[in-house]
Amino acid sequence: MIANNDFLAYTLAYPERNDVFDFVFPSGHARIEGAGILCLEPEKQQSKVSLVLSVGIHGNETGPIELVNGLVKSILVGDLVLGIRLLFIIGNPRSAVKAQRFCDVNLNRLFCDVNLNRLFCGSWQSQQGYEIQRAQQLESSVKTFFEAVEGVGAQRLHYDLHTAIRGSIYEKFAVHPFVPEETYQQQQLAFLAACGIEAVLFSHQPTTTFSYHSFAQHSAQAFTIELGKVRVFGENDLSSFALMKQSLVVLLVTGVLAQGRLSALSLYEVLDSLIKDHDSYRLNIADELENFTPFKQYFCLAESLEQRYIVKQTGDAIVFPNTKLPVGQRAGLVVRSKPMSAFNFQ
Ligand SMILES: O=C(O)CCC(=O)N[C@@H](CCC(=O)O)C(=O)O
Ligand SMILES: [Zn+2]
Repeated sequence: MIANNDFLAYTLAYPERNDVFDFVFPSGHARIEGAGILCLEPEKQQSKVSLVLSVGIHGNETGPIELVNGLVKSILVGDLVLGIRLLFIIGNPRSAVKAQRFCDVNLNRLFCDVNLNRLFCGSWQSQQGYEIQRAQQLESSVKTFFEAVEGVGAQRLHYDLHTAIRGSIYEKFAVHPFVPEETYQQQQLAFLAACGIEAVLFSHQPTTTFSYHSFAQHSAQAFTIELGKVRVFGENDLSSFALMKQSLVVLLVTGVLAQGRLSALSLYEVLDSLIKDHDSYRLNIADELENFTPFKQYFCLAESLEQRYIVKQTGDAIVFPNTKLPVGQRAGLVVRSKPMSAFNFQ
């Protein structure tokens, strides 16, 4: 059993324990499938709704870990009656213990930073290290989970919860996976609005993130969701997640996606992915500049010995700026506001 029904405490105490074991809780049965991986099935009936809630893919993003762990604890003690299938994943237990974004942080340059959220869709294959094994293990658990229920009415959902390194003009925002046919699910966006999400970025290309993997490989409705700024365990203001919590409770208990007003969302298309192309690469912005800060046309946003990035249109903004990463990785996204009327919804 898990002491005090606290799966987070259990995972942090045994971050390497990959034993599988089953147990029951008041409204269903559970299986620990490996470190930080807990699958919960409701007792009453086979639910057609399969929800993956992943947190802590980056070990220092603790707010969402505390939020979802609290919900799972409520289910395990019997305060919430689970009505759907749930796979709860604490993504990177080893780095959560170290309070770090990744495990192998600049260990002499043999291993450079390995970002777990760039290793999905099979990208782990040509590399080595803890995060590589972890990406493989998480892909395998998600596959088993989603493939257990198929057929008419089956609904696959994956919300991968993060917090951002910087402050943001929109504190809570989501990244929508790249959809080639450019038709989007109104029900999902309305759910995001009900969760208190303020802005959505529509990706312009496939990626190797965890949420994109669930979307592309398992046809799940899947999003990366940013819930505020990175803080250490115990220092998160959980009240700022109230709407997210409320919408997740409804989903976990009834299988219904709460619906907020679409007009509450600001929508952005991703124009460009900034790639660090050289050790000399730099962004011409202040350290404290917030996500979604807009620039004027012709501003030289990024430069290196190899290239420059000039802002194409006044109002284009940056999200996730970060140059403390290896050459070849994403140093930010350039986004442009787009009216709701420019999108096709179904
Ligand atoms: O604040 C930052 O720079 C990073 C926060 C974070 O981890 N974001 C995710 C977004 C993933 C996506 O684009 O879907 C990431 O960078 O992995
Ligand atoms: Zn993250």
